Amino acid sequence: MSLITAIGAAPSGGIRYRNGSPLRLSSSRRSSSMTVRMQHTTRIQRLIEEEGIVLMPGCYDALSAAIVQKAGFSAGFISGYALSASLLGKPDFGLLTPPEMAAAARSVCAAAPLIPVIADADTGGGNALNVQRTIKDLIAAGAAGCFLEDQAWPKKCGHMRGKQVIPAEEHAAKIASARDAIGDSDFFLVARTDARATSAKTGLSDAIARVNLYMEAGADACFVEAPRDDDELKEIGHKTKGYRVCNMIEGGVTPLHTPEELKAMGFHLIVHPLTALYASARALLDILITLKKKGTTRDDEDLKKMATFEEFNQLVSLDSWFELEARYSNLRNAVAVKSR
Ligand SMILES: C[C@@](O)(CC(=O)O)C(=O)O
Ligand SMILES: [Mg+2]
Repeated sequence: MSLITAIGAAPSGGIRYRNGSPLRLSSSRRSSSMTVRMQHTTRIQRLIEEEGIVLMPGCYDALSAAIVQKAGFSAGFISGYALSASLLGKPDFGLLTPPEMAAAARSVCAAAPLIPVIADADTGGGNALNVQRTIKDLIAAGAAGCFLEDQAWPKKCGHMRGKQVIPAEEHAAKIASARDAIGDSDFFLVARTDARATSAKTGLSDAIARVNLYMEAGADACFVEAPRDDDELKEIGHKTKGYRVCNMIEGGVTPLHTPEELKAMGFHLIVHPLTALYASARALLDILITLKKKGTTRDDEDLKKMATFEEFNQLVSLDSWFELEARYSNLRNAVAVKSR
């Protein structure tokens, strides 16, 4: 199939071709006589090249993003599942909208400015045209990339039952449209398929064929959602093109693995989308049930379950705000003395 604007992505961030011909770049980015040049690598590509495999925990608001950065991770992911839970108190059932994700991306990226953050664009908010607005909003919010999946709307979490996918060609066109919207921006496009779940017999081979088509359409990485076992993980690692994403959901259908194990199977980016959400839900449940029962948290065993006043203030860099406050109040005093 010759896609309208098919761009073959090279795993090492190398040369891209459009319609099988060398990609022409705008004059400002083209060197003297060249019509082909190295594509500028994105922050995410550079991380993958440096680290071999990148582990990205999910976050869902500014605080959880700041904690991901503080914990030393080199990248983060804004999970649609987790944002739907934290913002709406609802399941990952197609209820979250792209503007809500873009708004979250803005505060998440501001709260974790030292690391690139990939956002979950779900199905992109509609057709190939809606995808362009969604992508541009995420770029404006500071996101370093997104996942774009081929589920039919309303979508569901990839590890839930009852999913449906749109025709592969339709999603390939959405990927090509996303690539056009990205233009020269530093933005990493992950094409996801949920086709594995559509048939026990042919689901995996269909999913592999789909992501390879999406790679031709211009994605930087592929993501076959919800493989069932290690044989399937290995098959994906062998048969798909480009960078590969693997999703580790506690309690999901895919066995959990370490980065080293997944790297050996051919993966480059691992997302742990729900670890922070599930851990905080558990912690909140435990301590609030205790508070309800006892009416107080003054016992040591309960205090140990919480961050201390000091620890929390450090987490939100309280000292730097005191410093700023002092600086401007000194300045105000100096101006007042001068103008007397
Ligand atoms: C990764 C995910 O899309 C969950 C999923 O569908 O597996 C998310 O929203 O975190
Ligand atoms: Mg999602």
